[in-house]
Amino acid sequence: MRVLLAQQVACEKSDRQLFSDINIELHSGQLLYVTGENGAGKTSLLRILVGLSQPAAGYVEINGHDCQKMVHGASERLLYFGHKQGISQLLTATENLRFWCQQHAIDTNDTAIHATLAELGLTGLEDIAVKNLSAGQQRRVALAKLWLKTDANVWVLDEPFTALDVHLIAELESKMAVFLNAGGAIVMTSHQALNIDYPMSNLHLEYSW
Ligand SMILES: Nc1ncnc2c1ncn2[C@@H]1O[C@H](COP(=O)(O)OP(=O)(O)OP(=O)(O)O)[C@@H](O)[C@H]1O
Repeated sequence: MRVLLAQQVACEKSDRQLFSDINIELHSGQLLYVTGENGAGKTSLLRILVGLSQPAAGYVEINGHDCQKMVHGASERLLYFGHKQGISQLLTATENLRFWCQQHAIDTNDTAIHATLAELGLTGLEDIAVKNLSAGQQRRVALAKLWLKTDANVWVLDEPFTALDVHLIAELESKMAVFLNAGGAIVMTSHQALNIDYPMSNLHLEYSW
């Protein structure tokens, strides 16, 4: 099943063309790894793919929905994990995830949220304002979304390993492998090599000025 289609996508920022004629067709169980040096346009591309930015040209759909017409860039079965974590600094981990689950119509409760936070090594930190957690711990709170949204069929992950320790990187890699083997599709970018035993395709963006 095709989950993502991008046709002749172009992006411009401040009169600079970052990329053009990007074509992607991603099916269930496929992994696309987007690479490129700083400023090449990886985040810009991912934001276009999930409908958070408009392309200068081209067309994108996820699960058959035109991404430019999706409310707040969200398709029901899409999970976007961006650079900015979408986590309020003032709320606790539990409050953040409770609110996020409500927004995404995820049927859960604090017990399940606490269990997920425990899986992510955050036992005892559930009810502390996120601003008082370390950078890696804050990242873990945001990553809990991947654990909680079990009905997603496509993950778009922008540098998911940033600030994570080696233990959690390995855990996330194995979570990704399980997701792919179950038919999920992933588009991701990272500056570090991905250590999973799974076939992937690569889209390399060249930095151009
Ligand atoms: N809103 C914006 N207005 C103007 N320029 C922007 C905007 N967003 C991004 N850019 C520029 O677009 C270019 C690509 O940025 P982008 O964040 O997509 O790169 P990236 O490949 O993800 O980089 P990195 O590896 O550093 O995360 C950069 O030169 C950046 O300055």
